[in-house]
Amino acid sequence: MRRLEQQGFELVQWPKDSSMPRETLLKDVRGAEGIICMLSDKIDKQVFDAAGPQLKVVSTMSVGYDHIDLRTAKEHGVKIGYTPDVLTDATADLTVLLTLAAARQMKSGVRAAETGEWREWRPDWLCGYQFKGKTLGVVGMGRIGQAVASRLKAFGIDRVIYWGRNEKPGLKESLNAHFVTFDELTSTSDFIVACCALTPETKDVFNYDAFKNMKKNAIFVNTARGGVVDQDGLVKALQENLIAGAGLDVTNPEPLPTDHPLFKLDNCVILPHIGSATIEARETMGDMCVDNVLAALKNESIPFGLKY
Ligand SMILES: O=CC(=O)O
Repeated sequence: MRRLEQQGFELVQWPKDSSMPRETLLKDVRGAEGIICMLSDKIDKQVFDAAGPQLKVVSTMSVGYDHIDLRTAKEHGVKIGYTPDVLTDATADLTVLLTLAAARQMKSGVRAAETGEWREWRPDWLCGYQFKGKTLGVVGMGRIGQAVASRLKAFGIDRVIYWGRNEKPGLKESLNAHFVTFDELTSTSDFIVACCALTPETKDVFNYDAFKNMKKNAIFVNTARGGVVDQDGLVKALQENLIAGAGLDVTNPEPLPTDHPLFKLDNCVILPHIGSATIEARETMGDMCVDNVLAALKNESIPFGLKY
């Protein structure tokens, strides 16, 4: 706010600690030259039309941009700014946290400690899985997927495989990571992490059949987008113990209603979409958003822009 105000811009803001209601967004966006938005704001044709032809830039405080209608942005000649790289470490750390939490039954353990279910030490109580000698499957081997793989290798992961749009050059050398089919990834991995963008190819890719194809000891972790999982399929797979557990930082919808069946499952740990929530990442993301807006309003090319 300070940086934009110092430049003399008129700021129209939603003052509350919540998303701007849709009607307010459609009203307040009128005449704007730049929009700073969050991943929870749907920036679709209606918003572009409501804003008007002077709109130069939409700057999202996120690395994901599935909430923005890129085709309409292109038609309107609007630049799109986002915040890649700076949240890679934070999100990879949280992915590891969820993988460990799901693999080591953390939800049941915390509850037991807090509620008196914790009795004496028992040799077979709350046993989970360790990483040594295991296979990690990454769906979406971009910046975050690679950072997760290198972290989990330090925990003893032996084989890294990945699936995505294409094989990535250099990953065999840097991470000894191998490009495989989705079917091979789901059927042979012990830990499966989703770090991909939500696209038509990845929507609902983790459905009941995919979970059924996984090993019984598989741990599934999603820090990408809720939309890559068919959630009913995941509930069924966890209820039927087709896989050992899941860790989710993203769901569909968000927030997930507190009476959702996923919350009732001991083998599912859920966090409220906090992958990039470190002070360091969020401060830098905020600055990048402003850098993008300032450049666009000066008709310069934006420093963190999407090429689309
Ligand atoms: O999900 C978080 C982001 O896209 O930045």
